[in-house]
Amino acid sequence: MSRLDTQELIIDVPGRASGRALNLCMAPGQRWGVLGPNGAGKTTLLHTLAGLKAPRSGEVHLDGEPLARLNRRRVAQQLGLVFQERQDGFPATVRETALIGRHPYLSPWRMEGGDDLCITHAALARMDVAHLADRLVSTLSGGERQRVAIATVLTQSPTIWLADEPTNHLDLHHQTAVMELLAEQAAAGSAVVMCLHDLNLAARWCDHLLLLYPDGEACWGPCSQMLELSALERLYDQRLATADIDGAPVFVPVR
Ligand SMILES: Nc1ncnc2c1ncn2[C@@H]1O[C@H](COP(=O)(O)OP(=O)(O)OP(=O)(O)O)[C@@H](O)[C@H]1O
Repeated sequence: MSRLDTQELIIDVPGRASGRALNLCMAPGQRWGVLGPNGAGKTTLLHTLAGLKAPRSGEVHLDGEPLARLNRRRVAQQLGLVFQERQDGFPATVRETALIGRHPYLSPWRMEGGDDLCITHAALARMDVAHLADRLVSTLSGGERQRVAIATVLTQSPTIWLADEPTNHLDLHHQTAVMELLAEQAAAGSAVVMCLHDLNLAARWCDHLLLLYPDGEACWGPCSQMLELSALERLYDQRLATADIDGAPVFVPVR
Protein backbone atom coordinates (compact mmCIF):
# COMPACT_ATOMS: atom_id res chain seq x y z
CA MET A 1 0.00 0.00 0.00
CA SER A 2 1.18 3.53 -0.73
CA ARG A 3 1.36 6.83 1.06
CA LEU A 4 1.43 10.31 -0.44
CA ASP A 5 3.00 13.18 1.50
CA THR A 6 3.52 16.83 0.70
CA GLN A 7 6.37 18.81 2.18
CA GLU A 8 6.02 22.59 2.30
CA LEU A 9 4.03 22.31 -0.94
CA ILE A 10 2.89 25.50 -2.68
CA ILE A 11 0.78 24.76 -5.73
CA ASP A 12 1.28 27.03 -8.72
CA VAL A 13 -1.91 29.02 -9.23
CA PRO A 14 -0.97 31.80 -11.67
CA GLY A 15 -1.04 35.32 -10.24
CA ARG A 16 -1.86 34.19 -6.71
CA ALA A 17 0.13 34.74 -3.53
CA SER A 18 1.71 31.57 -2.20
CA GLY A 19 -0.53 31.32 0.87
CA ARG A 20 -0.05 28.47 3.31
CA ALA A 21 2.35 25.64 2.48
CA LEU A 22 0.70 22.22 2.54
CA ASN A 23 2.19 19.52 4.77
CA LEU A 24 -0.22 16.67 4.18
CA CYS A 25 0.07 12.97 4.87
CA MET A 26 -2.40 10.88 2.90
CA ALA A 27 -2.04 7.44 4.41
CA PRO A 28 -3.37 4.04 3.30
CA GLY A 29 -7.01 3.66 4.26
CA GLN A 30 -7.72 7.39 4.49
CA ARG A 31 -10.45 9.19 2.53
CA TRP A 32 -9.53 12.82 1.95
CA GLY A 33 -11.98 15.38 0.61
CA VAL A 34 -10.65 18.59 -0.94
CA LEU A 35 -13.19 21.40 -0.64
CA GLY A 36 -13.12 24.95 -1.90
CA PRO A 37 -14.92 27.41 -4.15
CA ASN A 38 -14.40 27.64 -7.92
CA GLY A 39 -10.83 28.61 -8.74
CA ALA A 40 -9.44 27.80 -5.28
CA GLY A 41 -6.91 25.40 -6.81
CA LYS A 42 -8.42 21.94 -6.23
CA THR A 43 -7.64 20.62 -9.73
CA THR A 44 -4.22 22.28 -9.65
CA LEU A 45 -3.51 20.47 -6.38
CA LEU A 46 -4.63 17.10 -7.73
CA HIS A 47 -2.50 17.49 -10.86
CA THR A 48 0.45 18.50 -8.69
CA LEU A 49 -0.06 15.43 -6.47
CA ALA A 50 -0.11 13.28 -9.64
CA GLY A 51 3.16 14.78 -10.87
CA LEU A 52 1.48 16.29 -13.94
CA LYS A 53 2.10 19.87 -12.85
CA ALA A 54 5.20 21.27 -11.18
CA PRO A 55 4.66 22.92 -7.79
CA ARG A 56 5.74 26.51 -7.22
CA SER A 57 7.81 25.15 -4.35
CA GLY A 58 8.01 22.16 -2.04
CA GLU A 59 7.70 18.49 -2.88
CA VAL A 60 5.30 15.58 -3.23
CA HIS A 61 6.60 12.27 -1.90
CA LEU A 62 5.30 8.83 -2.84
CA ASP A 63 6.28 6.30 -0.19
CA GLY A 64 8.94 8.67 1.07
CA GLU A 65 10.57 9.32 -2.32
CA PRO A 66 10.21 12.57 -4.30
CA LEU A 67 7.58 11.93 -6.98
CA ALA A 68 9.51 13.96 -9.54
CA ARG A 69 12.41 11.48 -9.38
CA LEU A 70 10.37 8.29 -9.71
CA ASN A 71 9.98 6.23 -12.86
CA ARG A 72 6.64 7.16 -14.46
CA ARG A 73 5.64 3.51 -15.07
CA ARG A 74 6.04 2.79 -11.38
CA VAL A 75 4.03 5.89 -10.53
CA ALA A 76 1.29 4.82 -12.99
CA GLN A 77 1.04 1.44 -11.28
CA GLN A 78 0.42 3.11 -7.93
CA LEU A 79 -1.41 6.31 -8.63
CA GLY A 80 -4.66 6.74 -10.58
CA LEU A 81 -6.27 10.04 -11.53
CA VAL A 82 -9.91 10.59 -12.47
CA PHE A 83 -9.80 13.81 -14.51
CA GLN A 84 -12.48 16.47 -14.27
CA GLU A 85 -12.31 17.17 -18.00
CA ARG A 86 -11.62 14.63 -20.71
CA GLN A 87 -11.05 14.99 -24.42
CA ASP A 88 -11.72 12.16 -26.81
CA GLY A 89 -8.58 12.39 -28.93
CA PHE A 90 -9.55 9.55 -31.28
CA PRO A 91 -12.60 7.30 -31.65
CA ALA A 92 -12.45 4.47 -29.09
CA THR A 93 -14.97 2.07 -27.62
CA VAL A 94 -15.76 1.87 -23.93
CA ARG A 95 -13.80 -1.42 -23.65
CA GLU A 96 -10.74 0.00 -25.46
CA THR A 97 -10.84 3.07 -23.22
CA ALA A 98 -11.06 1.09 -19.98
CA LEU A 99 -8.26 -1.22 -21.15
CA ILE A 100 -5.91 1.79 -21.09
CA GLY A 101 -5.89 1.28 -17.32
CA ARG A 102 -3.86 -1.89 -17.88
CA HIS A 103 -1.11 -0.16 -19.88
CA PRO A 104 1.17 0.58 -16.89
CA TYR A 105 1.48 -3.20 -16.46
CA LEU A 106 2.26 -4.08 -20.12
CA SER A 107 5.68 -4.07 -21.69
CA PRO A 108 5.96 -1.91 -24.83
CA TRP A 109 5.42 -4.81 -27.27
CA ARG A 110 2.84 -6.79 -25.30
CA MET A 111 -0.86 -6.65 -26.20
CA GLU A 112 -3.52 -6.85 -23.52
CA GLY A 113 -4.26 -10.48 -22.58
CA GLY A 114 -7.17 -12.48 -21.17
CA ASP A 115 -6.47 -11.36 -17.60
CA ASP A 116 -6.50 -7.72 -18.65
CA LEU A 117 -9.83 -8.23 -20.42
CA CYS A 118 -11.30 -9.94 -17.33
CA ILE A 119 -10.18 -7.10 -15.03
CA THR A 120 -11.60 -4.57 -17.50
CA HIS A 121 -14.92 -6.36 -17.79
CA ALA A 122 -15.23 -6.55 -13.99
CA ALA A 123 -14.51 -2.82 -13.68
CA LEU A 124 -17.07 -1.93 -16.36
CA ALA A 125 -19.64 -4.16 -14.65
CA ARG A 126 -18.87 -2.56 -11.28
CA MET A 127 -19.54 0.88 -12.75
CA ASP A 128 -22.69 -0.35 -14.47
CA VAL A 129 -21.41 0.26 -18.01
CA ALA A 130 -20.55 -3.30 -19.16
CA HIS A 131 -23.57 -3.24 -21.50
CA LEU A 132 -21.95 -0.26 -23.28
CA ALA A 133 -18.57 -2.01 -23.87
CA ASP A 134 -18.81 -1.89 -27.68
CA ARG A 135 -20.16 1.67 -27.91
CA LEU A 136 -17.95 4.58 -28.94
CA VAL A 137 -17.26 6.74 -25.88
CA SER A 138 -18.20 9.80 -27.95
CA THR A 139 -21.81 8.52 -28.12
CA LEU A 140 -22.25 8.24 -24.32
CA SER A 141 -24.11 10.58 -21.98
CA GLY A 142 -22.14 12.70 -19.50
CA GLY A 143 -22.86 10.36 -16.58
CA GLU A 144 -22.01 7.25 -18.63
CA ARG A 145 -18.67 8.82 -19.64
CA GLN A 146 -17.94 9.63 -16.02
CA ARG A 147 -18.57 6.02 -15.03
CA VAL A 148 -16.27 4.80 -17.84
CA ALA A 149 -13.55 7.18 -16.58
CA ILE A 150 -13.84 5.71 -13.09
CA ALA A 151 -13.91 2.15 -14.48
CA THR A 152 -10.67 2.97 -16.35
CA VAL A 153 -8.94 3.91 -13.10
CA LEU A 154 -10.41 0.81 -11.46
CA THR A 155 -8.74 -1.35 -14.15
CA GLN A 156 -5.49 0.40 -13.24
CA SER A 157 -5.86 -0.86 -9.61
CA PRO A 158 -3.99 2.07 -8.06
CA THR A 159 -3.17 2.22 -4.36
CA ILE A 160 -3.60 5.99 -4.47
CA TRP A 161 -6.80 7.37 -5.99
CA LEU A 162 -6.92 11.04 -6.99
CA ALA A 163 -10.46 11.79 -8.11
CA ASP A 164 -11.43 15.24 -9.41
CA GLU A 165 -15.16 15.66 -8.79
CA PRO A 166 -15.84 11.93 -9.19
CA THR A 167 -19.61 12.42 -8.92
CA ASN A 168 -19.77 14.96 -11.78
CA HIS A 169 -22.76 14.29 -14.07
CA LEU A 170 -23.97 11.37 -11.93
CA ASP A 171 -27.52 10.79 -10.72
CA LEU A 172 -28.08 10.20 -6.99
CA HIS A 173 -27.88 6.40 -7.23
CA HIS A 174 -24.60 6.48 -9.15
CA GLN A 175 -23.16 9.22 -6.89
CA THR A 176 -23.70 6.89 -3.96
CA ALA A 177 -22.27 3.94 -5.89
CA VAL A 178 -19.09 5.89 -6.71
CA MET A 179 -18.63 7.09 -3.13
CA GLU A 180 -19.12 3.52 -1.93
CA LEU A 181 -16.53 2.30 -4.44
CA LEU A 182 -14.01 4.86 -3.20
CA ALA A 183 -14.78 3.92 0.42
CA GLU A 184 -14.19 0.26 -0.47
CA GLN A 185 -10.88 1.11 -2.11
CA ALA A 186 -9.83 2.89 1.09
CA ALA A 187 -11.04 0.00 3.25
CA ALA A 188 -8.83 -2.29 1.12
CA GLY A 189 -5.82 -0.06 1.93
CA SER A 190 -5.76 2.63 -0.79
CA ALA A 191 -5.35 6.30 0.02
CA VAL A 192 -8.22 8.21 -1.60
CA VAL A 193 -8.18 11.95 -2.33
CA MET A 194 -11.23 13.51 -3.96
CA CYS A 195 -12.20 17.05 -4.88
CA LEU A 196 -15.86 17.57 -4.11
CA HIS A 197 -18.34 20.40 -4.50
CA ASP A 198 -20.96 18.55 -2.49
CA LEU A 199 -20.35 19.19 1.21
CA ASN A 200 -22.83 16.50 2.15
CA LEU A 201 -21.04 13.77 0.22
CA ALA A 202 -17.80 14.91 1.88
CA ALA A 203 -19.38 14.87 5.35
CA ARG A 204 -20.75 11.37 4.80
CA TRP A 205 -17.87 9.64 3.03
CA CYS A 206 -14.60 11.40 3.90
CA ASP A 207 -12.61 11.01 7.09
CA HIS A 208 -10.19 13.90 6.44
CA LEU A 209 -10.76 17.26 4.78
CA LEU A 210 -8.56 19.89 3.21
CA LEU A 211 -10.22 23.31 2.88
CA LEU A 212 -8.65 25.44 0.12
CA TYR A 213 -9.42 29.15 0.18
CA PRO A 214 -9.18 31.37 -2.94
CA ASP A 215 -6.34 33.44 -1.43
CA GLY A 216 -4.14 30.36 -0.97
CA GLU A 217 -4.96 29.88 2.69
CA ALA A 218 -5.72 26.30 3.70
CA CYS A 219 -6.51 24.14 6.69
CA TRP A 220 -6.81 20.40 7.04
CA GLY A 221 -7.47 17.63 9.51
CA PRO A 222 -9.97 14.96 10.51
CA CYS A 223 -13.56 15.57 9.35
CA SER A 224 -14.78 15.84 12.92
CA GLN A 225 -12.66 19.00 13.35
CA MET A 226 -13.09 20.49 9.88
CA LEU A 227 -16.87 20.42 9.46
CA GLU A 228 -17.28 23.60 11.45
CA LEU A 229 -20.15 25.78 10.27
CA SER A 230 -18.39 29.16 10.39
CA ALA A 231 -15.28 27.81 8.60
CA LEU A 232 -17.46 26.33 5.84
CA GLU A 233 -19.49 29.55 5.54
CA ARG A 234 -16.26 31.51 5.14
CA LEU A 235 -14.97 28.96 2.62
CA TYR A 236 -17.97 29.34 0.32
CA ASP A 237 -18.96 32.90 1.29
CA GLN A 238 -22.39 31.45 1.86
CA ARG A 239 -24.62 31.18 4.91
CA LEU A 240 -25.47 27.57 5.76
CA ALA A 241 -27.85 25.69 7.99
CA THR A 242 -26.94 22.27 9.34
CA ALA A 243 -28.65 19.25 10.90
CA ASP A 244 -27.63 15.69 11.71
CA ILE A 245 -29.31 13.10 9.51
CA ASP A 246 -28.59 9.41 9.49
CA GLY A 247 -25.42 9.82 11.55
CA ALA A 248 -23.76 12.58 9.49
CA PRO A 249 -24.11 16.36 9.31
CA VAL A 250 -26.05 17.78 6.38
CA PHE A 251 -25.52 21.35 5.15
CA VAL A 252 -27.95 23.43 3.14
CA PRO A 253 -27.57 27.00 1.90
CA VAL A 254 -29.71 29.60 3.65
CA ARG A 255 -31.46 32.06 1.32
N1 LIG B 1 -2.99 27.95 -17.52
C1 LIG B 1 -3.53 28.85 -16.69
N2 LIG B 1 -3.36 30.15 -16.87
C2 LIG B 1 -3.91 31.06 -16.02
N3 LIG B 1 -4.66 30.72 -14.97
C3 LIG B 1 -4.86 29.41 -14.76
C4 LIG B 1 -4.31 28.41 -15.58
N4 LIG B 1 -4.69 27.20 -15.10
C5 LIG B 1 -5.45 27.45 -14.03
N5 LIG B 1 -5.54 28.77 -13.81
C6 LIG B 1 -6.29 29.43 -12.73
O1 LIG B 1 -5.91 28.83 -11.51
C7 LIG B 1 -7.01 28.87 -10.60
C8 LIG B 1 -7.20 27.47 -10.00
O2 LIG B 1 -7.75 26.61 -10.99
P1 LIG B 1 -8.27 25.17 -10.60
O3 LIG B 1 -8.80 24.54 -11.85
O4 LIG B 1 -7.20 24.45 -9.87
O5 LIG B 1 -9.46 25.53 -9.59
P2 LIG B 1 -10.56 24.57 -8.95
O6 LIG B 1 -10.55 24.84 -7.48
O7 LIG B 1 -10.37 23.17 -9.37
O8 LIG B 1 -11.88 25.18 -9.58
P3 LIG B 1 -13.32 24.54 -9.99
O9 LIG B 1 -14.06 24.32 -8.69
O10 LIG B 1 -13.95 25.64 -10.79
O11 LIG B 1 -13.08 23.29 -10.76
C9 LIG B 1 -8.21 29.38 -11.39
O12 LIG B 1 -8.45 30.73 -11.07
C10 LIG B 1 -7.79 29.21 -12.83
O13 LIG B 1 -8.40 30.18 -13.66
